[in-house]
Amino acid sequence: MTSDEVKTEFVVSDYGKTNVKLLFVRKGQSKHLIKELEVSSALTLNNHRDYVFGDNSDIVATDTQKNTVYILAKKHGIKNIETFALILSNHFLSKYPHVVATKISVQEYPWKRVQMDGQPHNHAFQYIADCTRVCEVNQKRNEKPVVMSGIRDLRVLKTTQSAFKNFHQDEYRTLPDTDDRVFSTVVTASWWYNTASGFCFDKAWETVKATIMEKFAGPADKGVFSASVQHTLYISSQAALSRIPQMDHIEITLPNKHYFDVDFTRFPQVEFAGSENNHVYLGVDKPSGNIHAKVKRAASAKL
Ligand SMILES: O=c1[nH]c(=O)c2[nH]c(=O)[nH]c2[nH]1
Repeated sequence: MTSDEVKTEFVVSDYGKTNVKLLFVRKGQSKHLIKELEVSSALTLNNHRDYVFGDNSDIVATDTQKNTVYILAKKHGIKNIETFALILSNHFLSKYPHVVATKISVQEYPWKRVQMDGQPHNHAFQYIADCTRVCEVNQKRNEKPVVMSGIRDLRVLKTTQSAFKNFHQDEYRTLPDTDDRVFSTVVTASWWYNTASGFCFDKAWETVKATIMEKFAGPADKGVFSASVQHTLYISSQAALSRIPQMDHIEITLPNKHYFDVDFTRFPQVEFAGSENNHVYLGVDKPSGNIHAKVKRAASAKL
């Protein structure tokens, strides 16, 4: 043993292909269906001969993993990203006995069917990126798969019905109380299911998105009041848990994308009469606040 060959053990190891791009089109009926995905796979083997000794004999090559993504899409089609990730995970574990764990991550491109003269088009689509749908399936051999679904990059803003006041007062505080501010954020939400079957992943995803929008925006005419980003995050999480029994827990991150009032008192010689309803804000990219929580049902709620 040389001085470099200290005794080691692996904390984690996995390997795979990232961002395998694939466009799936289902024809056969006049209305074509499409899914464009980026799929990442990662496998953990039951030994480390590859890492330790340079023995490649157990490696299911990342190129093979990429081919598998295309082959299983062709064979099984893509109903939704979660179902496809489960198919991939199951395939790797059943085909390769020396694979002990899988991680499959999928991101879906936000293609929407074109509406032409109020009619849904048979085969034309538009990329409307209001947010991105993602999922991740983790599965250990002889265990049930753990499915996470998520929303990324859902950017929203409202011009009123947001306050932030009565927060901690001390000699470091300069921010005044406000009853009315711009509230803007970019939602990242991930939630984990307590089962992988017996319900519809699409419906659940749409429900979480609609819940987040509802708790942020409220009814079209009056909106809904936000006491803080924290409170809005919590009521969204709580409502999502109450609407989806298959949800085990949900993690939401809401950066507070600040829009500060421009201080026009600094322009005492400018005449602003008649412009009371014009509001000008300074958008500040960095730093932003960052509000984050992972919420689950209380143990007593499960009884
Ligand atoms: O909703 C908010 N939560 C905070 O914790 C915070 N901190 C801050 O400066 N502004 C805000 N707004």
